Amino acid sequence: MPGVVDGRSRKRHLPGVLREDSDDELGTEDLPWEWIYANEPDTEENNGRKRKRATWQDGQIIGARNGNFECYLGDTMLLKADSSNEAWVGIICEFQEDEEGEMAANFMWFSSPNEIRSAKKRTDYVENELYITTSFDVNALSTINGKAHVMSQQAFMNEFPTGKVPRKSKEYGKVFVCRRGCNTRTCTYTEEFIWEDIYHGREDLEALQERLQKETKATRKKKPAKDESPERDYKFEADPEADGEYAPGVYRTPKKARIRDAVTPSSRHKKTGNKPATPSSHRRIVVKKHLEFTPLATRVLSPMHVHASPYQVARTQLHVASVPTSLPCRESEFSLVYSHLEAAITDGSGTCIYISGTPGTGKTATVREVVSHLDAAVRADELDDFIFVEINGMKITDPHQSYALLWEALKGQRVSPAQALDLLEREFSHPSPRRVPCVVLMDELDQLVTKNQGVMYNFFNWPGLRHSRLIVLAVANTMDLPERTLSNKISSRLGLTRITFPGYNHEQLMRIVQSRLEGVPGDIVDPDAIQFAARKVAAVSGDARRALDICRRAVELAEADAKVNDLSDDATPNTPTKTPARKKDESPQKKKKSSSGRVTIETVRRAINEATSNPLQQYLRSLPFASKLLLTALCLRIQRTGLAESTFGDVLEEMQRMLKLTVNESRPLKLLEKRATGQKGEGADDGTGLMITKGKQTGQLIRPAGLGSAAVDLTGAGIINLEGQRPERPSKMRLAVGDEEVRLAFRDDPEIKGVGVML
Ligand SMILES: Nc1ncnc2c1ncn2[C@@H]1O[C@H](COP(=O)(O)OP(=O)(O)OP(=O)(O)O)[C@@H](O)[C@H]1O
Repeated sequence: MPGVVDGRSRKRHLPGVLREDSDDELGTEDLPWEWIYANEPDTEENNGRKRKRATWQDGQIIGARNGNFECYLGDTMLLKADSSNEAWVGIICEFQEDEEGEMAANFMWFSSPNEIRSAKKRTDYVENELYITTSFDVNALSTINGKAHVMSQQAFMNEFPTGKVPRKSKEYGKVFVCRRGCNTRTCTYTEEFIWEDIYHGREDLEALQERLQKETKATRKKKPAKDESPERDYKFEADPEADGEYAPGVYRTPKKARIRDAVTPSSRHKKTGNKPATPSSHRRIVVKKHLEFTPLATRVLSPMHVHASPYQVARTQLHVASVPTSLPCRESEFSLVYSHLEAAITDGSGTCIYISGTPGTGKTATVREVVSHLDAAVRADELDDFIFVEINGMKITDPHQSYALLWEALKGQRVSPAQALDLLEREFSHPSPRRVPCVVLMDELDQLVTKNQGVMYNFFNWPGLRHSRLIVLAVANTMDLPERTLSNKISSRLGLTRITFPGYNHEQLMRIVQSRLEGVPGDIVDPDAIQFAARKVAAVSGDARRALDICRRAVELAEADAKVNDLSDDATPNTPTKTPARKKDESPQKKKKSSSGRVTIETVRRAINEATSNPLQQYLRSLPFASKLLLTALCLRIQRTGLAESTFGDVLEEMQRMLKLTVNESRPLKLLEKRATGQKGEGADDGTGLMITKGKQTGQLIRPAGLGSAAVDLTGAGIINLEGQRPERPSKMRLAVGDEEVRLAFRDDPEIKGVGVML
């Protein structure tokens, strides 16, 4: 049976106990199981039982037999785990057929202390100790490996005075101590009990369940306070020195992220009694433990921050790598993602949420914020525990590594991608006791899309499997990536929940930048300057990252001005004076001095110019027309498909579409023709390497030529990656620079503007 390790002769390892397999009980032959019914003719084996258990009704399945091995309702069994080295212990509560029609039983599980992930787990456990839990699961009888013997500590010590079961004993690996019950989701325990007093067999099952329910907490979920909102009154501060340290495929927040009290909480921010959720300082892959947070009490201001100038503080807070205090303009998206995740974690169900939006619209930031809040809820005992793992398509070289990363997050084991896939398939399609929900953030999903779309399909499909408890948050730039890559039929079957993040308008970008500047002393940034930057960015993209970058650069420029000022005039104060506060009698020269050192519209203009005149921008602008056309077509292709990788042939087709559209829409085709032909007549080359011929009958442009050499040149310059030495139609092709760089460079290019609909 899939999902069950069938190696009966293999040695297994119980948590804390190395044990031989139970071949002695089940034998080495693979005999079929058969039911034992209550009205079965008396046999030597069941006779006594039948008489003792008068409550059994005729025809009821009371046990199962495998050769000479028999087990009955209420018996405590050893089971084989499918993927790990552990064996499980559970009490048979009911016999039944499972979903696949296999003979199975519903087990009430024991849990070993090792399996309890919560920070609140007890530390006073003894060797071989198990807790009886409130978790049930149906498992096939073929997973039964023998019988377990559970007893009180006293009984155990009487039988094994050394406190250990001798290795040579037949009981080795089969004897356990139980003195408490535990709800493993809420990590709450019952009072200590004597096992022999509370459990003798099947007739005590109900009372045992009642005791567990009464004495442990079933769920942690509490309704969040009404005024709870994603905006809170605390700030995070990334240590710039710690920047840039990333593990492949896995996002890592800056190493020494710290928190400090908000300096000026905005009037909208109401203080709630709740402890703020904070992003992890080492949130890499969290393997069976809590996201790691620095406790509030130990969060300190860095000495750098205390002595920092207003410019330094502003630069740090505007940095895209710093975790913002709040996410203005994303309140509804936050609530949507939060409520979906919270519900899935509480119900123990799987779900897949597909989040799309253009770059810099706060998708990743919002998801991380939600996860931080959920983790805080876990720690405040309001939510059941969960595992979180982040897989970033940009940071793994092969999409199949996602499988290995997920498996590592679930089990803490490193295996190859192929092994991981196999293990995950088994894990999610079979019941298992005590599975903690796992939240997976799949960022930059388009990068993970392989040729056969297997990786994306699996991650979308697994949440729907009954036993997976997998919650996938897939983040991509295009809305219809699933439909494009998986077909409409499959993607509608998957039942994804979709959330779209719209681009920010200039007012929203202003609020975002302003919120990042909250608490910066010295009033060094003109509100007009922020508005100017926000308008410029919103006109092109609605990308918060770009707005923040421009404003940060403007602060750097103002800081440099202030330094020059300081050198030329020692009397100039370190913190620049606010422009309107100038004295009336100041000379024009003085006026100039006091405004330099302050971020004004002019400073922002300089920052924007710089951003558009870096060497890459200059290079892109100076490219021959053929190269520009090819890059434009590649960008359009990426934009349309949402996939980073295309083939040379795909890009040529995209160009055809683009040029036809230009003709149909009477775009400045004249200019294009003129540029292509140099007005020397049809089909002439103007020296750019591009030749455009007209279709004889239609008069439409159908065959741009000279693009092969453009592709080779662009590859040589590191602007694109192209498979193979020479471009063939199937050669794979992708951008090696950001598409926004290309967009920015060609935005005002009169020729490209005519053909590139995106620009
Ligand atoms: N509403 C917001 N408030 C404050 N900062 C924001 C907001 N939205 C985005 N940002 C900041 O903008 C930057 C980009 O955001 P983020 O990475 O979340 O965007 P994204 O939509 O995931 O982009 P991409 O698709 O390129 O990955 C980050 O520094 C983030 O903190």
